[in-house]
Parts: sequence; structure tokens; C-alpha cells
Amino acid sequence: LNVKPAELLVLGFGGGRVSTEWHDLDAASRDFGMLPPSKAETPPLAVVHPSTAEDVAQAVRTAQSGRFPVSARGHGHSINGQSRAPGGVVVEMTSGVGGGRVAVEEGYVDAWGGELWIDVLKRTLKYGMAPRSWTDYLYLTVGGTLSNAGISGQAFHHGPQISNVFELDVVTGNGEMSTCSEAQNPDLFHAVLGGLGQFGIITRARIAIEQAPQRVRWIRVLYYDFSTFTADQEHLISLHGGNQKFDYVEGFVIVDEVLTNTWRSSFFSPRNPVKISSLGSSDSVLYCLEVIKNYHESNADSMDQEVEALMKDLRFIPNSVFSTDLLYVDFLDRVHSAELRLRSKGLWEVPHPWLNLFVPRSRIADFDRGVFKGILGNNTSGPILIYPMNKDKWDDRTSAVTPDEDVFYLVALLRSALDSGDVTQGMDYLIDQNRRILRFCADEGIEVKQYLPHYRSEAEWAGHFGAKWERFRRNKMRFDPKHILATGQRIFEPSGVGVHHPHMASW
Ligand SMILES: Cc1cc2nc3c(=O)[nH]c(=O)nc-3n(C[C@H](O)[C@H](O)[C@H](O)COP(=O)(O)OP(=O)(O)OC[C@H]3O[C@@H](n4cnc5c(N)ncnc54)[C@H](O)[C@@H]3O)c2cc1C
Repeated sequence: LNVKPAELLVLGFGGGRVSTEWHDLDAASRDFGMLPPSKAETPPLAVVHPSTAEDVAQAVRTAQSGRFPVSARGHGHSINGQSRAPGGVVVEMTSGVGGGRVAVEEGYVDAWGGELWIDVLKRTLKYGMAPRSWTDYLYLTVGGTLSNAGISGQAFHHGPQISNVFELDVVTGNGEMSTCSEAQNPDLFHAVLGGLGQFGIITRARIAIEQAPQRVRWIRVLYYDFSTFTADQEHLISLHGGNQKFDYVEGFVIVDEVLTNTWRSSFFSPRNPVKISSLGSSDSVLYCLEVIKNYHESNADSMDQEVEALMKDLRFIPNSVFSTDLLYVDFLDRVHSAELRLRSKGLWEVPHPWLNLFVPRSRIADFDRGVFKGILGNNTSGPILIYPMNKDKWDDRTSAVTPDEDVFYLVALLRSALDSGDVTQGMDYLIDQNRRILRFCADEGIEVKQYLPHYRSEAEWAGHFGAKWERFRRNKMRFDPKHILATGQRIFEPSGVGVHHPHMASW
């Protein structure tokens, strides 16, 4: 078929507003990673701004009949071009469906797939309700995080966001609009959750909600010793079944001398920087446990008692307790204030060679020795998060992949590359460091799984998915047989889609 996607779409085969304006194409090619695309990668040929799910379906049907790639783009907060559609069409999910994009009902909220989580939160709070499982940052879309997993410090108890969804509306790669859930089209439902955009575009998600707490008590404590730190984290996540527990458990590694110089550290007062040396540590690495307790003002006294009881069992450095108290919404939206601060200094729109790994519990101490105390040296270039999760809160029927142990850790190296003249802060150095970390894990037999994975060959993807690969492949044949969806993930070779077509390559 010798017609360009943009022509087909403009001719009226596609739905929504279609743009071939340079600034739209350029914006749709960018992502948070800001890493250079490979030389062979062509820009998209058109951007669709859908108003409704039917518009999305029409765009996919047009792509299917024209055999060109089509990718949903959430907020473009991927790192490695996952939301790009080289030589195809990008469906900008954040546009459209003005007004009625979030509807709150008893026990759930229905949200448009391109809705930002911050807007879902604001809407549900009007009813005194809120979703229960989060990401640390809320300027991400519902469809974007559900295509990965969506994790934060609540996951040990509630599971990832993909464990907190009742129903989805999906436009499959066949151009069909389907509603799916545990009971209805369960294969599609489970395939799409954590499915990296490979099987369909999520246009609506029905998300579990709970009564929103008013406030949170937010506490950080420090550790010298890694095994004491992880033992305390694991103890806290083992309390997930009962009432006597924290509502959020995370942690991070502090490699730099001063605790105030990353975007996670606003908590420690910049006017009164805490120096590692002032804590009497001879080690250059410290670990910070971060927990919160949700509460209503009327229950502040019992909250205090519960917090005290929980803290009594922990073995942190005496006198290293930092505590604050704030509105629930301000806690959930905490990274946005850091974003505004970094933006004002020109430090937000910089390359982000991030690496996110799930590390099995049995090997986390080896990872600490080899990576935090080894490969990283004393240069982290950004926050390093580390917190454990319970595997039984993840549904193995979804496409998401986790290590094969009851408890595994997220380790997130959230680095920003700077053009400061210091090579160790530069992009090439950090990308190489990521490779060294992955090689170290492979050499030591530490069976990590990448979160927000990035691979280039089908063989590597097969290794990533392991026992789930065959099902993943079968689902692809069933729901997107022409391999037109989310080609920016580079999982499946396009089966004769336009990306290899000569007129597109030369566009
Ligand atoms: C500052 C920051 C903080 C973050 N914090 C966390 C965190 O705490 N926890 C966490 O889990 N993740 C976190 N992330 C990662 C985030 O979950 C991913 O980047 C995710 O892709 C969501 O981003 P997005 O909505 O911009 O999606 P995009 O980057 O636009 O898209 C990601 C992938 O999903 C596909 N996709 C997008 N929308 C849809 C849809 N409606 N239907 C089907 N497929 C779709 C795209 O085609 C693409 O393949 C963070 C990212 C940043 C930049």
C-alpha cells in the first residue's frame, strides 16, 4: 500500500484531530529520557489527538489497513523511546474526552486511559476517596503506568497499580473495542496489564478506591548497616495483613556526603544540611528507611501510639529520626514540588539514563556490595530508591515480570546526566555504568528483572519474560497479529508494517 499514514488519516479513515505539524511530530518524538534515538529511527508521520475511544479505534483500524505502526503516548515519561512510533502514528492519549474523563462511583473510579494520576486524585478527593496504590510521581498517565505495573511504597500491601484494576476498555491491534475484566475477556485483561502497550490501547480503566486519609505522618530514619536496614524493611512489609502497619514503606541509598543534594531530599532541611560524617559514620554509604502512617485528624492520638509501637521494633541509628506531618495530597504529590525546583534551575529537562531493577531478596546483599559500595563509587547522579515488595500481591496472570522469590526489591537508579565537564556526570559514563551493573548481575548470577524494561532483540525479550514469553507471543498473535502497536518498545519485528517501507524511511 503506497499511501502515507498521514494521508490515510487526513482522508478521514482515522479519528480525532490529525496533525502533521512539525512541532507536534517533534513533541511526540521526545520523552523524559532525552537519550539520543538510534540513527535508523525515523520520526512519526502523524499525531492523532483523539476525542473519544472511537477515535482511537478508528486510528488503529486505519493503521491496520495501512500496515503502519501506531503507539499510544501517555505523558511521554518513558526513558528509551517506548512511546515513540517511528514511521507511524502517535496517538496522544492526554488529549480528548474533555470534561467527563473521570467518574467516581462506589468502590471505584472510571478514568480515561490518557488521564494523569494527579487529576484522578483531585477528582476522587472531591468525594473523600482516593485510589489506594500509587506511583511516586503523579504526572504519569493511567494507561502508561498500567502498561508497566505502577509501583510505590504502598505496593507491599495493596500490590502494584495493575493489581488494583477491576475493568478496562481496550482497543486491540485488530481495531476492536473490548471491555475486559477477570470475568469478561480475561485473557485480554491480563495480557494488557503490564503488557507494554503490545496488545491494545487502554481507553478506560476502572480503578479501586478507598476512603482518603486526611493526613500522613512521614518518617525517615538512617542505617549504617545494610543487612539491618533490609531486615527492618522486610519486617515492615511482612505486616501487610494486619492493621498495625505503616501504609507506605520505601527507602533510599545515600552515597554522597551531604543529604540535601538530590530531588528526594527536600525533607532534610537545606538550611540545616545533615552530613553523614556528623552521624559518626566511617562508611561512605548510608541507608534511609522511609515510612508513612495515614490518619484522620480525629484519630491523631491513636496514630501516634501506633507509630511509636512500630518504631520500637526498628534498629536504626539512634538520633537519626526525621519526621514531618502533612496533608495526604501533598505527600502523594511530593515529587512535583521537586520537579518545579529542578525546572527552575534547568535541571529537569536533561538526559535521564535511568535503570530500574527488581532484585531477588536472596541476592540483595550481593547487589549492595557490588553496586552501591562498588560500581557506583561515590557518584550517584540522582536518587537511588530501594524497597521490598511481596510477590503474592502481584497477579502472575498479568504480563508483568518479577523475580521468582516471595520478596524482591525495587532498585531505582534515577540519574540525571549533566554537561558539567566532569565525565563521571555525563551521559556516556552513566549509560556505561548501567551496562556494568547489568553485566555484574549476569556474571554473579543475580537474576534481576528490569522494570520499565529496555532490550533491543527478540532473544533478549524472550529472556526477560522467561516462562511468560510463550504466552506473551501468543497474545501478540491474537490481539495484534500485524505487530503495529507500541513498536517503540522494540519487542516484535514489524510484520511488513510501514516502518520498513521505502517511502517512509526516506520521509
Ligand atoms: C519522574 C518520574 C517518576 C516516576 N515514578 C514512577 C514510580 O514511582 N513508579 C512507577 O511504577 N513508575 C514510575 N515512573 C515510570 C512511569 O511509570 C513510566 O514512565 C510509564 O511509562 C508512565 O509514563 P507515561 O504515562 O508518560 O507513559 P508513556 O511513556 O507515554 O508510555 C509508556 C508505554 O506505555 C504505552 N502506553 C501509553 N499509554 C497507553 C495506553 N493508554 N494504553 C496502552 N499503552 C499505552 C506506550 O505506547 C509506551 O509503550 C516514573 C517516571 C518518571 C519520569
